[in-house]
Amino acid sequence: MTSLQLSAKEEMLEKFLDAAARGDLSQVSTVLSNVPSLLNETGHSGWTALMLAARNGHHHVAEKLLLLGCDRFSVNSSSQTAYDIAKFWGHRHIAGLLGRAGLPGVLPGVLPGADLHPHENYFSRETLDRQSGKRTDKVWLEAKQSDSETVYLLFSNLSPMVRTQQGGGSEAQTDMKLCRFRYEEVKDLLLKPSTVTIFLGMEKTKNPSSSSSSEKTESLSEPPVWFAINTDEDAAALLERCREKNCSFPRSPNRDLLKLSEEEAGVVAQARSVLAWHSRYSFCPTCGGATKMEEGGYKRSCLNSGCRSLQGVHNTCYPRVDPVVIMLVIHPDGNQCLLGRKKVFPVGMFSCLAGFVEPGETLEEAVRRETEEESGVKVGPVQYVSCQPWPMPSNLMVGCLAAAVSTDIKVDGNEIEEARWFPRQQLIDSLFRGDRSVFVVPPRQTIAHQLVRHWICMNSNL
Ligand SMILES: NC(=O)c1ccc[n+]([C@@H]2O[C@H](COP(=O)([O-])OP(=O)(O)OC[C@H]3O[C@@H](n4cnc5c(N)ncnc54)[C@H](O)[C@@H]3O)[C@@H](O)[C@H]2O)c1
Ligand SMILES: [Mg+2]
Ligand SMILES: [Mg+2]
Ligand SMILES: [Mg+2]
Ligand SMILES: [Zn+2]
Repeated sequence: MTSLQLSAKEEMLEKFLDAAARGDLSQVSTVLSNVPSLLNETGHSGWTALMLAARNGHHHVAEKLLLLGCDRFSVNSSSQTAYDIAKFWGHRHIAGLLGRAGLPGVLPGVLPGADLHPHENYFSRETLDRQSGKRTDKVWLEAKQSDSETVYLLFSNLSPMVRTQQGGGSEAQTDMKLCRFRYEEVKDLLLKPSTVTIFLGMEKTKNPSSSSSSEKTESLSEPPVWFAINTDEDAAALLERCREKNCSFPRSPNRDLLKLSEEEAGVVAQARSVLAWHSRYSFCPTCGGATKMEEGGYKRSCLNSGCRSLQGVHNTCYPRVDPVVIMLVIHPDGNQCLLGRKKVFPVGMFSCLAGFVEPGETLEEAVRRETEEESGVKVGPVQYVSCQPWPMPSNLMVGCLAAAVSTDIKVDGNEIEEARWFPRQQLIDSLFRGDRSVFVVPPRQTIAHQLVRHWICMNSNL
């Protein structure tokens, strides 16, 4: 290319970028139809046309550029995407456009997992109204157990019965749904002493009942309630009870339960944790005596009348939850974060560091202690982001951002085999461009993934 041709192209590029910055859609379209290669080019400023349209709030130009397949993930010299820029300048309609889960024919959105609400994590959706006040109402609970509208979920070895379906789309995308049973189909199981039955709650009403209905019809039309039962019956025989095909009890909850919808995952988080508690606390932790289940499955009381656990309130009588801090540690330069690898992780996977909160410790202290134990990095300020129930068996993952005050890495070599600082751009490539060449982060259903995504989408450089 001669210098004359080069400068002609450069001139064309500046004209094109100027049109995008001014919101001149017709000029943008004309230039691109003549020289399509300009679509993702950057000018003197290091900004693409999409970034300039995002900066100046030109929605129609941004939309056109996206439809033509421009790269929405490229970054300027401050590592800002067009999405960051639109968000910073308050052009929410453009940020929404750039964050959307995909326009026809273009790349997936900058925010994968857009089916989750902001700050909501997988396993955290409250699909049912827990109706905890009803747990002590034995008469009501018994009546609901035999109600023909009641929904039962069946668990074997703490795994729910599910139906798997091959998704309609490309590749083997599986769609997993909980198998739902009626009273008549499980009433024999309910009578067995080894069966554990938990009251999960009542379906939430979509439309609050209309004022015209009388009190009587309102109580008759109460939404269905749900129970979960765990049984030690033979799993193959249990599967035969189901009217549907392709049913199973998934063997690997850590992996398989992530295929449920957000709604069903929320119910499973509740059911599995409570059932797991019963399976581990069959005897009284205070005296070792036999216990009985009460309050719809939310309490176990010792049958030994002399037991100390019957005097006052004892946490051993109620389902346990173990808090775990999980943190994305940010480098003092603000542009890198610390991820580590456990030996058991699949090849190439790196994730946030995490650890159990110890007795007498604040969340902030747990973040500092676990980070230093596992990576040698010292942490200063800690900020809470969001949390996630993790029913394997009953953790509450408390997600935080943590600011590092030192940078040297020295892994413990026991729990964590490798830890590294990853530049923001590498995370963008891995998460949003599907580049698996350097490393992969855990799937979107994990809070580790959501913390990384949260940090990427923050205007960390503005
Ligand atoms: N959802 C996610 O994104 C995500 C990510 C990472 C970890 N997790 C979960 O968090 C849990 C804790 O993380 P970690 O393994 O890094 O913790 P960790 O760093 O504290 O180390 C785990 C070890 O701590 C000990 N320990 C202390 N208290 C414990 C308790 N209450 N229960 C069990 N073990 C206890 C055990 O020896 C265990 O092997 C994991 O088991 C995992 O299930 C979830
Ligand atoms: Mg850990
Ligand atoms: Mg640890
Ligand atoms: Mg620990
Ligand atoms: Zn006891």
